[in-house]
This record gives sequence, C-alpha cells and structure tokens, in this order.
Amino acid sequence: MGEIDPAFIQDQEHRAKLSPIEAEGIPLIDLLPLTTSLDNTDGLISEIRDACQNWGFFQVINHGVPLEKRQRIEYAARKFFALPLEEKRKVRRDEVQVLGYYDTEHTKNVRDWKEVFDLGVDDPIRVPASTDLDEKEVIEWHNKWPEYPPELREACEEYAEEVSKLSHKLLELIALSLGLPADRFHGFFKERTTFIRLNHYPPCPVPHLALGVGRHKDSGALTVLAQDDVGGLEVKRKSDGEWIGVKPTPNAYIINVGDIIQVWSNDMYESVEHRVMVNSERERFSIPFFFNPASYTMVKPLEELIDKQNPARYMAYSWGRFLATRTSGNFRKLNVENLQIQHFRISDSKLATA
Ligand SMILES: O=C(O)CCC(=O)C(=O)O
Ligand SMILES: [Fe+2]
Repeated sequence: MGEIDPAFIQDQEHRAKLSPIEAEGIPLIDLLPLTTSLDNTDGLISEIRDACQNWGFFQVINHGVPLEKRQRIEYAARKFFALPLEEKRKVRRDEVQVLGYYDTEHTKNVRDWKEVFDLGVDDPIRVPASTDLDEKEVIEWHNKWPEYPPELREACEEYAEEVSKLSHKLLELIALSLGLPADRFHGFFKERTTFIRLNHYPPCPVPHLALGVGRHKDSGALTVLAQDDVGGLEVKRKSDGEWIGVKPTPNAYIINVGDIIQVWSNDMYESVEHRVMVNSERERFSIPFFFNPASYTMVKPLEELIDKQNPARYMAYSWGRFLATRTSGNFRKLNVENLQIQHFRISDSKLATA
C-alpha cells in the first residue's frame, strides 16, 4: 500500500504505543463451580463483582462453549474474509439493511483498520423505523448470507446458541453480584437485538498511526469476545487510565460490561473504554457477541438499586431508538460525537437539588 488514506490517522493523543505496558492483566475467572453445584458459587460471585467494579472486563475459562464450535466459526470467518472484495461486497450492508459486510466503519470519525461481517442472532432483528419518539413503525434487519463458504451460516447459528447460553449464565452471576435475584434480567431478553460480528484486522503498514478499532465503549448489555492468538485488544485501566493489553488466553472468552449494565446498575458497574491495536506483520481475527435486550426495552436504573441516598443517575431511554441512531450515525460521518449514554445522564447539580 502506498499513501495511507488520512481517514485512518488517529490524533496524536489517541495513537497506540507500539510497546504497550506489561502489567497484571484483567482478572481470569474460572466458571467451573457453575458446572458442579449452584450452592457453591459465593466465591465466584465475589470474583465477578470485583472484576466488574475494578476493571469492567474479565476473562472466563471452563465456560461450557465447545471448542469445536468456536473453531468452526473461526475457520469459516477466515474463508469468508479471504474472498475477493467484489464477492464480499455482494453481501454488503446498506443504509436500510445494516447487517452484512463492510469495511468502512468509523469510530469517533476516524476510519478503523478492519473489515467486518455482522449477523443477527435472532433473524430478523426488529427496531423502530425512525428515531422519532412518536413513531410506532418497526423495521426488520435481515441477515445476508454469502454463497461462500457455504458452512458459514450453520457455523454462526450453532455458535450463537452456545454463546447465548454462556451470556445468560454470566448475566445471572452479574445479577447475583448486585444483590438481585439470578433471573432479574431475563425479562429484558425475551426478544433480542443481539448480534455477532466477525472482525478481520489486516496487517497495517502504519500501526503507530491507525487503530483496528478506535477507543469506544460497547453500548449493549454484555460483550462476549473470542480473540485469536495475535493480541491487540487494549483496555483502559480504571485505576490510572493507562491502556493495558489483554494477553490472549487459549479458548478463553473476554467479557465486558456494556453501557446498559452501567445504567441498570446505576453506575455500580461501569462500561470501560477499549480499543484495538493493529500490527504490520500479522492479520488478526476476533468475534464479539453483543448480547442486547429487546428493542422496546426502556433502559433505566433498576428500582432495587436506587433510593434517596442513591438516586437514579440516568433518565430512561429506548434501547431500540438508541441502537437505530447509533447504527445510522455510522453512515453519516458527522462531525459530532456519536449518541452516548452520557446524553441521558442526570447532572450532579440536578441530583444535589432533587
Ligand atoms: O477485536 C477486538 O478485540 C475487540 C473489538 C471491539 O471492541 C468491538 O468490536 O466492539
Ligand atoms: Fe468493543
């Protein structure tokens, strides 16, 4: 590649350090107690609580997702991304049907060094037709499956089923860790807007200038990420704001709390910024599973977690409208910040006078 498109260049302050900080990584949590007996989970629940409070991120092992299902989707993803661009573009997303292939995502208005394929776990995904609050019309986002590799669809569907089970278990542990009944969140996920993203980060000639994904927080409830052995994911450490690399652990999943859990927990658990470094030698693949509630969910702090001393810090917002706005915002390269939960935050001064 000759000239680099300036759209990829990060501002100085947001560029990656090519020799990142070596530090104690995010917590590694063994889910084995879940498979033996549910009575024996107190230690596990407190590990989850500590990880959510101190990092917003953790890794899990003994998670129950069969390795062969993970390998199958990873292998199919590699085959898909190895296709010529014109083949991949046959399942390209557009402004109305937003699932499928694209290679022009921007995070905070800087282009990401990656290509992706998005698919809904429930097909179709239903979202409000517009961001207008009075609008009742709903549109459907349908999956777009490529002709090749033919096994991609089944590999994704089987994988989705397994990771859904894991996500439910994690959500139960998170509920328990907040002092709530294990099934407290179930009702929000009767219909889902959950989607899987296949990520491919090609080698990049300017890893000191560009990022695979710019700094961001995940806007859904929970993310369950499979990364390969290349590494590159960095998490902003809460204690000092340093970017810490997440070392690949074979067959582990990286879990992070998204904005919705931040709001439900009324800031007890925060959604933490992360980004992806690229490198000039090796391509990298990753598969985030974005576990999201029904589009009609009104997201607001849970009643049980607020009281006079600890009032709600957010106004309720419609998840479907939030998702639709974020998704369409990606097409218009607006010179404004994307929609954030920050926009629904009740200011400290208002809280003080309430
Ligand atoms: O590829 C990764 O490791 C993480 C990707 C990510 O943060 C995202 O797609 O939201
Ligand atoms: Fe992310």
